Amino acid sequence: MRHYLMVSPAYFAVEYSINPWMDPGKPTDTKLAITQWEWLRDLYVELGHRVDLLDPVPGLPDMVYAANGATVVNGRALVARFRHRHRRPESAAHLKWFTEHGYPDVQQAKWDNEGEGDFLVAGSRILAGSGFRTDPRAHAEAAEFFGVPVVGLALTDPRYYHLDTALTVLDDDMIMYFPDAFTEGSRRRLKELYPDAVLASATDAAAFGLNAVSDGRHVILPQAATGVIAQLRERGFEPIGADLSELLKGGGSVKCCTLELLRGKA
Ligand SMILES: NC(=[NH2+])NCCC[C@H](N)C(=O)O
Repeated sequence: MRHYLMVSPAYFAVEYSINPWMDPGKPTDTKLAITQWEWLRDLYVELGHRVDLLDPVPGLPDMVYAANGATVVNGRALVARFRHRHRRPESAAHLKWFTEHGYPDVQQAKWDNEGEGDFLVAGSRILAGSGFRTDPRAHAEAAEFFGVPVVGLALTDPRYYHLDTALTVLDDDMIMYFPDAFTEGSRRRLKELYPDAVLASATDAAAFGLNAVSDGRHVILPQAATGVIAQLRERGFEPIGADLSELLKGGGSVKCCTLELLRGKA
């Protein structure tokens, strides 16, 4: 069973632009966003996982991307510090939630880090992105707070501004990623650590195919990412296609909406 935290898109809209996918001139449909998000929430429950909810806050339209609010490893919660002022107030809501829900070790981060947007737990290590949102100094802060080795990975393409838009952890030892989103040094590192990784095409990456959630068996990802869906099936995973078209307008999909609190055997 996995344990996730989600935030309803009740106040979702694209009111500013802090990534290349966001166009405030394009209309959004909050009702449809809610329907699509409820489908994802219900799917997790059907798969046997637990979903907790954090109340959305009016005036914080990006709060639906719950993954960015914190990173949780072994019950310790490091609350994000957002790069852009528009999202900074989300931290207070996460800090309050973790404190009220009995997490004994909750810390507000000192350096900019956007939670599980850039910190992805992979077995006994954390893969950590930088380049657009998370300050590389936050990597050392996380290593110290969690007592877990952190592997820094540098992102280069503004469309893939968070690690979770370019890389998915499939299980403790397996990942999938889009190599072109990384610097050459980081690509080399990934190849060394994961020689058998699933590699995504530019088309799948642009469909947000790497913004996926895996419970070790099922992989929930945008249905348009047909290339990786086929590869995952060949590897014995069970891909489940999602339609979160409204949330794509804010530059996020499945993983962005899902903050993982506890990893257990699926
Ligand atoms: N985990 C993610 N990649 N979340 C997506 C965040 C989207 C949000 N509009 C932002 O730019 O911050």
